[in-house]
Amino acid sequence: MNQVYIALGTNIEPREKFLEEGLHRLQDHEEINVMKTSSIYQTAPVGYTKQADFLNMVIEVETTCSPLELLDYCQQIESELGRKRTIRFGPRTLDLDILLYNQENIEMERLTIPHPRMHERAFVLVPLNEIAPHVILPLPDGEKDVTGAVKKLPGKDL
Ligand SMILES: Nc1nc2nc(S)n(CCO)c2c(=O)[nH]1
Repeated sequence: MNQVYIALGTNIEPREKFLEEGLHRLQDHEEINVMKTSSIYQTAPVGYTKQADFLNMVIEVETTCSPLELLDYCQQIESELGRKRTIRFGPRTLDLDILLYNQENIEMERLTIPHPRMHERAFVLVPLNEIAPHVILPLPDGEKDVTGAVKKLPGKDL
């Protein structure tokens, strides 16, 4: 069994519905069990800033999927929920980013784990720390600290 952390992000309405649907589709996979879910955070866009605020969260799953099988399924969910890759870093219905896969370092053409930008993204680190404060990230050499305003979205968790 593999322990995997996945970041979810959306900034196209209905944002909470896209998060919920992405979670449900992951849980519906017979080889994926959603074990923990963070709170939902409203976050200012980082990188391409001329777009709506995001809702972000991080989940822990247990899975027998390989990294690439999991990536394929995440991309299938993104596509089914209408992900259009028009503007790179632009608005999206739902992003599913694999952050960590056990404690493995994975370097493939389609997949790098730990996620190469996670250490500079407060919208990832804050929800990840909420559900997995024990996780230690290998910082790339010479990297600086995190960026981005993050505030917890009040109300129900998913
Ligand atoms: N706050 C915030 N900014 C972002 N910029 C990009 S690109 N993304 C998409 C990351 O996969 C986000 C995001 O999810 N949240």
